[in-house]
Amino acid sequence: MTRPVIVAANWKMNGCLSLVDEMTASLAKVELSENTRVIICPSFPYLASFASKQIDCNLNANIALGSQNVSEHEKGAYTGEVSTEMLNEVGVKYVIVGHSERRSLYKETSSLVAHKVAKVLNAGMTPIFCIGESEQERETGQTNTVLASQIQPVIDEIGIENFSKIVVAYEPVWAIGTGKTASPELAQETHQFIRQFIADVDLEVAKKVSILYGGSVNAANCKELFAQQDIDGGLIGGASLKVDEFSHICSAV
Ligand SMILES: O=C(CO)COP(=O)(O)O
Repeated sequence: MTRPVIVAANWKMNGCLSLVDEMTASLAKVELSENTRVIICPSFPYLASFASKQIDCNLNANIALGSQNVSEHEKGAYTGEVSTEMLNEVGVKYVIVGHSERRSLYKETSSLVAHKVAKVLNAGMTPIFCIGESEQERETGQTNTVLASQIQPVIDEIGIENFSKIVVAYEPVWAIGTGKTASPELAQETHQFIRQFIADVDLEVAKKVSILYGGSVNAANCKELFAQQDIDGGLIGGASLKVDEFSHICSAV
């Protein structure tokens, strides 16, 4: 089973209009291999600009727009929130759901995250569903239990038959923004656990689902990480804000 290589950029609360211009201009020149998919997730105010630049720069159809979050509600009196319908309208195809920063800083629970995953799927977009353990959880041997407790509510909410329609992003919290990347061997071992956990429910779904690694991915380490059997690309923070480095990652994998 050949799964695509997905390179997703999570700009977090960084970037500006000129970064949208520079990134789209640079991506327009990048030679992507046929099997590569690129997803750029800027902050809400830049989504529409990115979408119009996609057209102006005639970007490769394998470069898509993503959002970093979405409301679990349909519409109405939810000041400051953004709905799936609004994201759809501006051309968003992917939505990051349950990033560890949303879970820890904004107290998003695994059940809320599962609800959002379903909402995104029902709206015809692809959730990038994030999971990961803290440093303390890894050190005390709880990694697999934590990951299972994050994945199971999503299986329960959407049904295993829909699980291959989502993208999973494994991001160990201790590797995010710290420069402490998981070694390729450790990342592979954890990805293998995630795929096996899904395979125990449905082998075919497990073979199809894309599982990305995130946490201090950069131009120097991406190739070795993405070459691992169960690693299907990356969710990239800091390095995705550097136009040359990010473009290099997209063309190198
Ligand atoms: O959180 C991340 C992507 O969602 C990873 O961030 P860094 O690549 O900056 O470690």
